[in-house]
Parts: sequence; C-alpha cells; structure tokens
Amino acid sequence: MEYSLLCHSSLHHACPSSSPAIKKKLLLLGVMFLLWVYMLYSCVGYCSGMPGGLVVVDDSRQGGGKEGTGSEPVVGKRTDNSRVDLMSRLMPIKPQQPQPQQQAWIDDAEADYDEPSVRTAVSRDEVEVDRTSSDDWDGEVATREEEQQQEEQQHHQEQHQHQRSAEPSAMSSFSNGSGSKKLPQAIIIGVKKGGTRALLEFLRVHPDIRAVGAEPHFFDRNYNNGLEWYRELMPKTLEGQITMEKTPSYFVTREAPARISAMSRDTKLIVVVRDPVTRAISDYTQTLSKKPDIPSFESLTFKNRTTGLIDTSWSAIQIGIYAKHLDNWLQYFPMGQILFVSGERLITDPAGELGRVQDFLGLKRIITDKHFYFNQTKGFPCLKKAEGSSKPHCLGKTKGRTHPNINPEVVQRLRDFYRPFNMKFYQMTGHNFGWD
Ligand SMILES: Nc1ncnc2c1ncn2[C@@H]1O[C@H](COP(=O)(O)OS(=O)(=O)O)[C@@H](OP(=O)(O)O)[C@H]1O
Repeated sequence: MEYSLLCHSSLHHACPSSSPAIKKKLLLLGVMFLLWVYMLYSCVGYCSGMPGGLVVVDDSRQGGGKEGTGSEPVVGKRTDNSRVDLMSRLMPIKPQQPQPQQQAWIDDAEADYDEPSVRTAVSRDEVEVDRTSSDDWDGEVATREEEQQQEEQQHHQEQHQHQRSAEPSAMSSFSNGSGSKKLPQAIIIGVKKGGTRALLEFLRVHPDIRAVGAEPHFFDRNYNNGLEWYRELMPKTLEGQITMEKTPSYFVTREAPARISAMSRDTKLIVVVRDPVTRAISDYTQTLSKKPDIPSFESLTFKNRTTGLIDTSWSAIQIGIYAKHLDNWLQYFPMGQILFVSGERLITDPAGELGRVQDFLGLKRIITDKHFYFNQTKGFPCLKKAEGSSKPHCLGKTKGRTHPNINPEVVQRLRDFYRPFNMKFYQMTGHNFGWD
C-alpha cells in the first residue's frame, strides 16, 4: 500500500526498476511483523498460565480455595482485559506483599492459629481467673498453634497441587479476579474444642461457601482494626455465595454479640457444643500436650478439694457454662438466628449435622453422607475429597487427641456441677443434647 502511494508521488522515476525487489522486501517485512505480533500474542497466553498463580495462593491462604484457579491456561476464555493488560503481563510478576498492618495480622493469626485465647475470653467475662496458670499456658500454646498453622498450609498446598494438575475444564469455572470480598454472613462463634475446625472444613466442601482458614479473632482481639480490615481478610465470593469464618472464643467474649450485631443484625451464628465435661478435658489435654508439668486436671478443677468446691474461674470449666454465655447473645440476637450443632453428632453422624447447617444457611443440601468415610486409624469421620482436592482428608493430629484418664469421682463431681446449667441450656435452645 505504502509502496504504490510512493510510486504515484513526484519520485515516480525511482519506482519501475526497483519495484519487484522492494515489493519482496516489504512483503517479507510484513510477514515478519505479523509473525512477531503472533508470537507476542501467544506469549501473553502462555505467561498468564504461569506463576500468576502466586496471587491464587495468597487468596486461598485466606480461605479462598476453589476460587484460586488463576493458572487456567485456556486462552479462548481470556477476555479483552488480557490484551489491554498486555504490557503488564509481559513484565516479571511480583508476588503481592501484604501491607504492614495486614502482615501484623498474619503474624498474629499464625501465632494464634486455631487456638482461641482463653485468657482473653475469661478476663472479658470479668470472672476471677487463676492468672498465673492461664498466662503461662497461653504462652506455651503458641508452639502447638504453629503446628496447626502448618497443618492448614499443608492442606492448602495439597489443594493447589491438585488444582495445577487439574484439567482446564475443571479450572475454568473460577476466575482469579472474579467476585468481591464481603463481610461474613455466617460465623462459627464457638465453642472452643467443640469441633469447630471439623465443621468449617466440612462446610468448605460446599460450592456456595467460602471461608477464611485462620481464625481472625476480630470481635475479640482485633476489633480496633476496623471492619474494612476484617473484610480484607475474607476470600472473594460470587453472587449467592456465603462468606464464613470461625473463631471459637467469640462465644465467651462479652463484647462479641454487640459487635457482631453492629456489623449486621442478620449475621447467622453457629455454635458447636460438646459435653462440657469432655470439652474441659479436651481443653486441658491441649495445654498438657505442650506443658506436661502443669498441675493435674483434678487439682485445677477444685478451689478446695476437701469441700469439693469447683473453680469456675478456670477457663476450662468456665467455657462449659453454656447457658450463661448464651444469655449474653440473646440480648442481641433472636434464638432463630443461632444454630446449635452437636459436637458429638458431628462425629457419629457428620452428614446429618451438616444437613441441618446447610438448611440453616439456606443452601441446597450438597454435602451428604457420600462425602464422608470413617477412618479407623484416626477414629473420626474424614472427607473423601477435601475442598479443591481429589484426595481423602482427615483433620490433623492435634484434633482427636487421646485424653488422660481423669479420676471418675472428679468427673462425676463435674457432671453434677454442670447438670443444672445443661438443663437450662436445653430449655433455652429447645434441644436435649443428652450429656446427662
Ligand atoms: N472429624 C473430626 N476429626 C477430628 N476431630 C474432630 C472431628 N470432629 C470433631 N472433632 C473434635 O474436634 C475437637 C477439636 O475442636 P475444635 O476444632 O473446635 O478445637 S479448637 O477450639 O479449634 O482448638 C477434637 O477434640 P479432641 O478429641 O479433644 O482433640 C475432636 O474431638
């Protein structure tokens, strides 16, 4: 085109003799240009299938999971944005660094992962506490918390390995950039050692649930960081998906109900409750696993062994007085907005309990008995396929520990102690959990 224009110009005399050679050269140049454009275009598709997944890993660290399939190599599915963003895609991809404030949270969450702070919970309840032992124990628990963080990381690594090797069609339904972060519409607020991790991991199998993996502790420890900070922790969700988190210490935190209600009066609350005596022993076992030289369960239970007076200031005992804590929640939320899951049934009939939870959340019953199998070695139900994985998945070794033998007389004394509170709790919830 350019050539023929030139030939019609005043330099017309230069054209006839050089015409075929120049024509050839221009044609060659044109072909090379087209080739270059093609290669550039192909590279964009290729690069976008490469470590862009780093962002995905970040997302799912916060519980995104299924959403994290940004490594999808299906060029045909790319939108115009890919081309508009062509230059940035050709630049080296830098992993996103957390903001200083966010980093502080991550550090904190890693230290506290999966372990609600008894000290915080109890002191907020303004109950007399055996502060010496509580302080010492909380410090010790940190090491075990790191173990749990590793468990969660390992779980996610497995998921991502699977996602990377998954077929493109399986990966195409979720785009890395799609959806938005929302405040949770449902929260597992307790109770510590009730089975909260099992419930969250099981719920994450549901395609309409997205949950943050670590415990945010927003409504007890991190409230001053503000709601925007909290929202940033959440995984992205699409229209119709429910955002969730679990922090078991909320149930015993005096300020939590008012704070959650201030965020949204419509928040759905889930409490996994377990026989308070077994729960107390489980709580003690957790501490004992990291500090073997703590006093015996029996001696911590009593204020005065001779009189048989129970030490209700010990957090392991205090947390199990469910009726008292529930009373605080009912000042802000109607009973219909709180679902009580039986920690015992979550083990003997996980699909049954999950059915109730899905109904409560207004979701289709997708998680059924087909999702579970009983692992004889673990002694607990496990998932046939964890979220985003094709492999069976049991909870880690810190869930389902062997409890120490406790003097049966002490256990009986505790049963007697809890009975009236349990009766009140059954009455309030309209549900007999069968602990007595
Ligand atoms: N499927 C499955 N696998 C393993 N463990 C299970 C399961 N379902 C419920 N549980 C029980 O969960 C107990 C731990 O409760 P939490 O996850 O709420 O503990 S924590 O408060 O987050 O530390 C844990 O308590 P311990 O047995 O005392 O370790 C388990 O009994």
